[in-house]
Amino acid sequence: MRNGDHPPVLHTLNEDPLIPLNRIHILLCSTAIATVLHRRLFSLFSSPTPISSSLLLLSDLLLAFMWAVTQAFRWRPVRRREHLETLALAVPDHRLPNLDVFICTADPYKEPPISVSSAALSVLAFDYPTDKLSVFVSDDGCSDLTLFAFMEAARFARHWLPFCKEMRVLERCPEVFFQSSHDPRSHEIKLLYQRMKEKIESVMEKGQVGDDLLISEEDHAVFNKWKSFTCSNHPPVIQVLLESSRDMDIMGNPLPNLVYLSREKSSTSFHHFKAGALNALLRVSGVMSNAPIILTMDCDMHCNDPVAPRRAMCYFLDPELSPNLAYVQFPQRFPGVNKNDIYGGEIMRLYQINPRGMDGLKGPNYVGTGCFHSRHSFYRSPSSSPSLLCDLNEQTSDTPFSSEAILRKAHEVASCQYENGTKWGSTIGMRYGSLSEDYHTGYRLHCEGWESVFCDPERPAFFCNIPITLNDVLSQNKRWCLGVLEVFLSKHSPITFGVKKVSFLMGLCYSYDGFWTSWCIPILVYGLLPQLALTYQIPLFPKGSDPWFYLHAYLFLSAYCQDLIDFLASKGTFQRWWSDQRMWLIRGITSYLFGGAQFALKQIGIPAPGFNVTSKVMPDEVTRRYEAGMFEFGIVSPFFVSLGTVAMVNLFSFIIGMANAARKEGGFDEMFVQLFLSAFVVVNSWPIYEAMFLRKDGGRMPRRVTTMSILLAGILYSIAYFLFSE
Ligand SMILES: O=c1ccn([C@@H]2O[C@H](COP(=O)(O)OP(=O)(O)O[C@H]3O[C@H](CO)[C@@H](O)[C@H](O)[C@H]3O)[C@@H](O)[C@H]2O)c(=O)[nH]1
Ligand SMILES: [Mn+2]
Repeated sequence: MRNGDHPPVLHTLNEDPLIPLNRIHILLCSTAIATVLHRRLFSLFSSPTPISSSLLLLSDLLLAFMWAVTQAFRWRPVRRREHLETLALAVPDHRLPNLDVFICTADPYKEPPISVSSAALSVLAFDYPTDKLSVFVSDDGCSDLTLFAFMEAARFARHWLPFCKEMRVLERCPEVFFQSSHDPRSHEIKLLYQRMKEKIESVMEKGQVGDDLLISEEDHAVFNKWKSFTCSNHPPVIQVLLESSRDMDIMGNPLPNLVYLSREKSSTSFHHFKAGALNALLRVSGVMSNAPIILTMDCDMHCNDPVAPRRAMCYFLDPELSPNLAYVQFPQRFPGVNKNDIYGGEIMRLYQINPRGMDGLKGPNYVGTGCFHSRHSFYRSPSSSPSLLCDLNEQTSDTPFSSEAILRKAHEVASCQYENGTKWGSTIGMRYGSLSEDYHTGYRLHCEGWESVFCDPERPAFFCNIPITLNDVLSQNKRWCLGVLEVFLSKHSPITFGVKKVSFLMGLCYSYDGFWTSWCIPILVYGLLPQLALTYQIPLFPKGSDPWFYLHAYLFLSAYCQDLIDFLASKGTFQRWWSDQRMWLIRGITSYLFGGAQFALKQIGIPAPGFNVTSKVMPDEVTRRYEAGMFEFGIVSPFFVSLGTVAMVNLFSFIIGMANAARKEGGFDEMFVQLFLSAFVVVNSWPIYEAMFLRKDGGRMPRRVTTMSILLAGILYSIAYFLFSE
């Protein structure tokens, strides 16, 4: 770095122009909310239907709480820009810090090795000095098929890296590049790629690596060992596939390091899922390359911009920011969502809108992938850390990775027993104790005084896959919901501990994510209670002509409009916003409800399922339906029964309510809010009715689910009869 009074400006920050408006809105809205709550509370005592009034009060309190914590995200949203030209002038390539990349995979059948190795190739081909780059792959499935795919990828890298450099390729994930490139100059390398792909796919089909495919004695020895392994019981496996000091590409330039790791597993010790895998990677890489900067990636994503690491360095190399900087988070982007993003797969709020809000405070939460970390942050608090900047030029040892001493040490730290009696998972490394290890770890780092940065360049840096069936989406969301609740209800809860330890507003932000499950109560209550009451002609809200009505209308409209504005400001479309709000309702009565229930069961000793890896492969038929924008049901799932029941209740109530209102003078006015609510749910439930009664394809709602939903709806009407018949 240049010495002088003015350090080079590597990045800049702008506050969101909407901030003043947001703050005025906070003032107006909180007054309206307080008034509604006050009225609800005082009418409770004179209410003819005390049970429903209490349920509505509880829902409104929860809605008010969630609304209040959300304002923390709106307090100071910012946008940052990196200045790569300045970086290039200020820091020559040979002074860039070393970089370790971690890629996790867990199951060759759910995560096809060809796409996992393609993801790895996209980072091996980073525009970054190759001798400073090491890629470590963790295979929790301990699959010889995955290892084989990586051996092939290592061979292909010798051609791919110089090709990308020479042709200045921007899309460096070969799988994606060859789908779109028709440049005749890429013909030859495309053939090489296809040959590799066929080899890997044939191995997958056979389910084993045939002897004829192995070239050297050494390879034979490696795969022979495998015969006695199972994925839950095996010793550590570490294979150095590329070594920078030894392996050259076809042009004679050094290649990056590439290491395969499958940490030891034993049925007698708990492995902590992805968090455990990342901690093993932290230690093994610590023994080998020990780079000061680490990029964590899932195997279902790839890099779309080769200069992404340089962007992250704009922050890590800023002397003012760097002492407290734990990580630089890039957003996850999902090019595979269908036109209207029917399952809200972009999760705009989680991945784009909210991180910008946190970035103006102490920094975004960690989302598990596409994130550059400082290695120090996993071991110490910022006050006890040596400056990263002094560390960057310190060369790590030159001992080759494959030397006996290094490999021995690496095997030792990848064993099951290694963490026993240490602070791994509590104050060192990825934090254990939550299925959402990313949320938990980022939060705890913030508690220790670390900060983070949100880096969201024009060209998306990382592209990720998304689940494309409704059941997969909801299961994934249920896992997240359970994971964050484990943190929210722990002794380190953001609402009690975080608000003091990090900052008041940051504590609120983390509480919003941590308490997702609470949405299930207002969504269930507002999705059922007014509708059931409507059938029995019991009014629960002010009449349409009552001035109080306007207060409710204002709150509803302003919440929805503000959400829409946030969405459009992040380059979303109206239709995608509609899908997003519908998914929020759907999650409320499925993922959040079941996640919360599972947490409760866990407290009384009934174990919850672990980290169920999302499948990244789907039958063609399912993919086709997804692309056509059709909801995928097809299986008997408790989620669908819950959805079906609410959809049925709303349909019946709307029809009966309309008939009643038409018969009675002033009927519409009296029941306006309840009629509107059921109409709103009916419109949102359209894909469910379609799947129940109109569709014939494999993705339609199974008969059994429809029958159960109608039965349950009947039971609810009977309960409501007693509730409302005084
Ligand atoms: O025992 C396990 C389970 C999973 N994984 C890996 O973890 C990653 C994420 O798994 P996935 O099934 O794709 O889950 P998602 O719900 O899509 O992941 C999101 O949510 C996780 C937390 O629940 C975060 O860790 C991820 O970064 C985030 O993308 C994948 O690379 C897996 O291979 C392991 O390494 N070991
Ligand atoms: Mn994933």
